[in-house]
Amino acid sequence: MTTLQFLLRLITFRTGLYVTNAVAWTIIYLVPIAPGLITKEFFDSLTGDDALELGTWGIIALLIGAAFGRVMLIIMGFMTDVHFRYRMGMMLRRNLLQHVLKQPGARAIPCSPGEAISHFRDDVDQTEEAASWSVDVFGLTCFAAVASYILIGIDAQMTLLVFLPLVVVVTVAQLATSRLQKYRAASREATSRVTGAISEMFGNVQAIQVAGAEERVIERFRKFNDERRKTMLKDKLMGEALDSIFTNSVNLGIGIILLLAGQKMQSGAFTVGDFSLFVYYLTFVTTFITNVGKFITNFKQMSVALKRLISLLQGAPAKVLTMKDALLLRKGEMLKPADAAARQERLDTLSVTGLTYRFPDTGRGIEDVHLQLKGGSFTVVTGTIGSGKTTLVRTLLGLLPKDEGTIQWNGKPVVDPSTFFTPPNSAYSAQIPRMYSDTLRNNILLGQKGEGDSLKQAIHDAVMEYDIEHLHQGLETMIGPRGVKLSGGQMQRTAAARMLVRDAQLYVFDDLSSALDVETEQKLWERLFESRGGATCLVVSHRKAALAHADHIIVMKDGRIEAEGTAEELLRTSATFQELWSGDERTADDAAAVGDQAAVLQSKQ
Ligand SMILES: Nc1ncnc2c1ncn2[C@@H]1O[C@H](COP(=O)(O)OP(=O)(O)OP(=O)(O)O)[C@@H](O)[C@H]1O
Repeated sequence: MTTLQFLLRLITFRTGLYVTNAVAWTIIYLVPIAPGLITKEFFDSLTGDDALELGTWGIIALLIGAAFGRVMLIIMGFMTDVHFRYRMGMMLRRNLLQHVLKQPGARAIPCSPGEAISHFRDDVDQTEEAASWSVDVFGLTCFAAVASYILIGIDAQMTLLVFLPLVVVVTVAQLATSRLQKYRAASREATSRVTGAISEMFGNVQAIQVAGAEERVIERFRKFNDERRKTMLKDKLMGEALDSIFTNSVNLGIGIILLLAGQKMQSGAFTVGDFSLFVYYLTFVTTFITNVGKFITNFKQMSVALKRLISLLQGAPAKVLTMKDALLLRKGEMLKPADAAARQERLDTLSVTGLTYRFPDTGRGIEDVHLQLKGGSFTVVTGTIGSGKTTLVRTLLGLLPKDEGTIQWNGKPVVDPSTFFTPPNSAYSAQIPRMYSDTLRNNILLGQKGEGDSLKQAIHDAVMEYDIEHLHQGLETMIGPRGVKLSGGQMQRTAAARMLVRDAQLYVFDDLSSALDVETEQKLWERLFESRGGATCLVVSHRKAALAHADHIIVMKDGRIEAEGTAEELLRTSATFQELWSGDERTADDAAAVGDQAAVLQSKQ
């Protein structure tokens, strides 16, 4: 999409509003035509050349009336401009946000959150700016057309000199285009890097302190700031230099007119009123010329903003930015029609065939995974570090976009896993839980209504009751970035409670228990087994407490399923499983649990 096409699509987003805004500002810019003529009349009346004979007070009253009318129109003009500008900005931000939310979780944005904020803020602002200036240029062009018609009627040669600077401005702006774009792109990029570095530093305070990396981090931040200073200076200097060329070329024109007018007035070909009219219109012609220059500058800068906004789309067509759709955030609204039908069905079998996902940068991931989960079963995915366990569950749930493979819910293909695998179909707790700056209650509920007994039950199942008793404000304790920091285990159990408070047919746990002690983990699985009813569980874990409960175990190696079966079968047949099992056995903490797990295993036989 070219910048001009982008601008036209923005204008037609609310054509009515744009036209209203353009009409309002065109009238505002045309109004000064009247006081110019009135002023000419006033001066001509002093020399006896006036045509209308309104008298001094009549002329003053007309001037005041015209000024008052213009003030009222400007107030209205600002109202239409604000409406147009902010609606357009809102549409762009909404479409970007919608696109980001539709992307699979792990692919949401291609840059750091700080850089994304800079795209959402600065690039959208820049776009608003250019579209808004187009209205001014249209209004001022109308003024220039009417004014030049009147002025040519008085003196064609002088009129030419008034408009000559316009040619200079347009030529200079065109010549400076590529340089201006280059400087603007560099300054925006540098600003993004600074914003990104700030968000990284705030997000990793502890890691920086622990690694004693304060000085290096500050040095890196200083380097980014230095680069930003240099690029911003170039960008600003270029902008200001162009502005000064625009303004001074106009001043030059004024000087020439003054010299010429003096001679013509002496010869009597030019009245004092004509002179006042030229001088009066010159102020507005100056504004016209400067604003045409500003619009050209803004338009060029908008093309940089457009490129950066498109980068957030990660390959999606640019027209996504200017779509007129409503923002569909509720899960029901986002579901594909085919998925909506399957969503009502109780889970009998979940089949995965040939599921493949390779990370574009490393080529690693999962390859040709086949698996089947029976409704009500408890399946554990295990394997060595980096074998693809997390990638498998994330691809299954649509958090990563599968390269190949099909997923079937009761034999029906799931069209869009990312919207399908949400409550009430499925609930998921990630390996690294995210906490928000809010109360513990709100972190668990995340907006879920009608908490009632389900919250109590979820807290109990997640073995959280003891922790809540010891938090000074219980469930109302503020946690997350601005509240009490929870331990790794508490965070994992909060994430488990968040998942369990949602009614779902399939619960997916990604390494939920890695930060739990054996006793707590044991309790968690036992409670889950007591209360989960017919729910199906898919659990990533290498801990015996989970493996011992499993109906079915999948052993991953190098992105593929290496073996599967029950713990007992795998202990006999899979060397990888034996290693994982004995590796867990070797940990001192687990020593006590081994007996329990063996007992569980025996009781299952
Ligand atoms: N964001 C990523 N970009 C590129 N490669 C990745 C990314 N995440 C994981 N990988 C690679 O994909 C492979 C599978 O990783 P994955 O996280 O699924 O393994 P895992 O079995 O869950 O590991 P762990 O037990 O450490 O959680 C690994 O080789 C890893 O290096």
